[in-house]
Amino acid sequence: MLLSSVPRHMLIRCRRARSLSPCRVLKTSSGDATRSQTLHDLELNRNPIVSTSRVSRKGILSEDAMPTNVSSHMQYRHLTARWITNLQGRRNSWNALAAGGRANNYWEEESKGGKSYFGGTSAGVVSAAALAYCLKKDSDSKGDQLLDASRTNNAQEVTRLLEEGADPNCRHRLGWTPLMVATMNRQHCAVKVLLGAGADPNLGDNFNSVYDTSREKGIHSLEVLVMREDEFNNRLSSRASFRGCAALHYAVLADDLHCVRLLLEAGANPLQKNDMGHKPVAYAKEGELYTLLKDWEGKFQEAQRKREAEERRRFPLERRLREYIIGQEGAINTVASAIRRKENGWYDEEHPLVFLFLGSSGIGKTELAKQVARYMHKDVKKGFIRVDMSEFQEKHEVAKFIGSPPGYVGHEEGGQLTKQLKQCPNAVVLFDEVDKAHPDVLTIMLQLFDEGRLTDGKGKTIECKDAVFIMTSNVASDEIAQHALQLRQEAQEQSRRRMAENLDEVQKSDKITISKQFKEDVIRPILKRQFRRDEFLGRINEIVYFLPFCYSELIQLVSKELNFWAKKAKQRHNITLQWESPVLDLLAGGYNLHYGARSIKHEVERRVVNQLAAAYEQELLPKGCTLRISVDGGAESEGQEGHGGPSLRLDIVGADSSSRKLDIRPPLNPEEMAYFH
Ligand SMILES: Nc1ncnc2c1ncn2[C@@H]1O[C@H](COP(=O)(O)OP(=O)(O)OP(=O)(O)O)[C@@H](O)[C@H]1O
Repeated sequence: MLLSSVPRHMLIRCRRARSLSPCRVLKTSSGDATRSQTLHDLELNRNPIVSTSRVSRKGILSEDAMPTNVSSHMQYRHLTARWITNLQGRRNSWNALAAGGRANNYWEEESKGGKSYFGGTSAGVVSAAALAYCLKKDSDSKGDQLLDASRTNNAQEVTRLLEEGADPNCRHRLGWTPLMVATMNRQHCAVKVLLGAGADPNLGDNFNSVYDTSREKGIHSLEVLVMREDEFNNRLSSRASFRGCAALHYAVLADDLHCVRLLLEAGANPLQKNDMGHKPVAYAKEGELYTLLKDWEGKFQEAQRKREAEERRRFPLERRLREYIIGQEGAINTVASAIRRKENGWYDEEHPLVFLFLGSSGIGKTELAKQVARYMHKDVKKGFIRVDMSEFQEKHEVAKFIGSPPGYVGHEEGGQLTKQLKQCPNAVVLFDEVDKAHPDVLTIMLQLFDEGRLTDGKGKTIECKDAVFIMTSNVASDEIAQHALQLRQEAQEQSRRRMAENLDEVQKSDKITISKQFKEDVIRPILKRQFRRDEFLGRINEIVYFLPFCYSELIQLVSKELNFWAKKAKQRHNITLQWESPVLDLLAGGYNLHYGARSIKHEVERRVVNQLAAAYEQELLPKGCTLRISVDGGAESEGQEGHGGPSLRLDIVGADSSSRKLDIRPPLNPEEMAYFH
């Protein structure tokens, strides 16, 4: 009955011809397999991208997008029941809304006066509104209105909404932005207004394929499909993934030269790849649009190169690395100089860059490699490959490295290194504990360093001349440490004096350089013995020495660690943590040459964090309190830390600066955890 009061055009809209409208789904589920197959074929063919796109044929719309063992008939059949339940749910909420309206006398005729508040027409309007509400539950926010106006090229409405504070970069709940909608629908006026209001042309779509988005969001796939077709565009395939597509990808898919120009002029990046790894040009047909994109790619690359060079001048790599790495000045300078040579074209492009990082455990070898990768690949995960060479100690494990040849177990899996290098041939590759690798693995690495390419078990060659290879080893670490300690003895004395005077000067102190003679007379023979071949050592561009931390660096490491926990205390428990400088001294005393910075981390956890956790458990820490850590030399503190020497105590500091010592009850036996001592 209520349906009869819904205006006809609303119903038509709801039921308009769509591949998977409710009626159609119900029909296909009736068992007519031929018809559902036809629907499937239609689905593939009706999309213009199928016939025009250069890439989509191969990738986006490959048959893989749909599980081959499930026919569309079966799929729709499976969806039908859920669709009906969904529809029923919508009807119910619509009825409830209508009933609510009735209860409030919004459209009931007034029996007494014989007058109608709204009459039949009004009831129809409200019912229609209810239906629209049920179908587009979230459409009343400014963002949704903006998305809608962008799709329909209502520039006036777009302007009004933006002026009223709508975010030009807002997203539909399935992931796209107003600019993407406008470009895909060739709505030039809306595109101009949005770009003028600061819409970012380089944002990527969060929408995956219909089925994947449905899974991710927990929404019925038909609902996702309907939303994508209604609220984005109905010309795109439901099977293809669009994640990472920027407005420029959509403008190219829409074959809209004018819009492509608008976007490029507004700063759209023609080199930006979507999650399938395709740049916009990959979707362009040969012709003017293709040439335009190619031209802009060149221009953009040049501008990007200039920007990066400028950035490097302003904020050199050494400075960036020092933000994360304490000390290790020599290592930072050596690595940064080599990277600079590479970035500026002053290197042998036939060979990749190869480093050997030497030094004891926990002093920043891995950390430096990670930071180099982060610098070169801007946080991209694929840009850092880590291979633990202790997994390749046996001859037969070579196969794990590059993949087994045909006919051998694991041939299909591919090799650990080759698989990852294929994904990012210019990655920073860390070969951890290279001295543990079998000589046959070293032979493969030599080929890799020498030729800048690697052939995997399947016979496929990966060119990786642009990669950076970093090997780490603890070989000769004792000799390096002893030598450094010797050189440092005097400098340390000086540093201690400076520390007492001025903490700020810590960073500049204690610079020592490993002598050339030591490298030639001591280190080289050890390396030769270990790797047994001169040509392997000859292919290493730089041997980088990591030295044990000096006193001032230890103080910085302790500060860094305490700051880390202070931040956590604030974030998790709203507790402010303060400490006095003797605390740094005491904790730095926990340094163990064999464990490096890890021993400092452990010392802070053992002596500070354990106490904090116990105090918290015993409910001694009021919310929002300030805690001060200080050194307590008194014998009464022995019970807490059990050293007999100076220990750390925790005081609660009041608003009037008064303090009260926390009485943390045992059991707290740090000795049990003191495996570093
Ligand atoms: N120089 C340093 N500056 C700041 N943090 C450091 C430094 N050295 C080590 N660390 C920290 O100590 C931990 C271990 O460091 P890293 O993994 O770099 O050690 P490593 O030298 O590679 O040792 P290993 O040979 O045992 O792998 C990391 O959490 C790292 O952040």
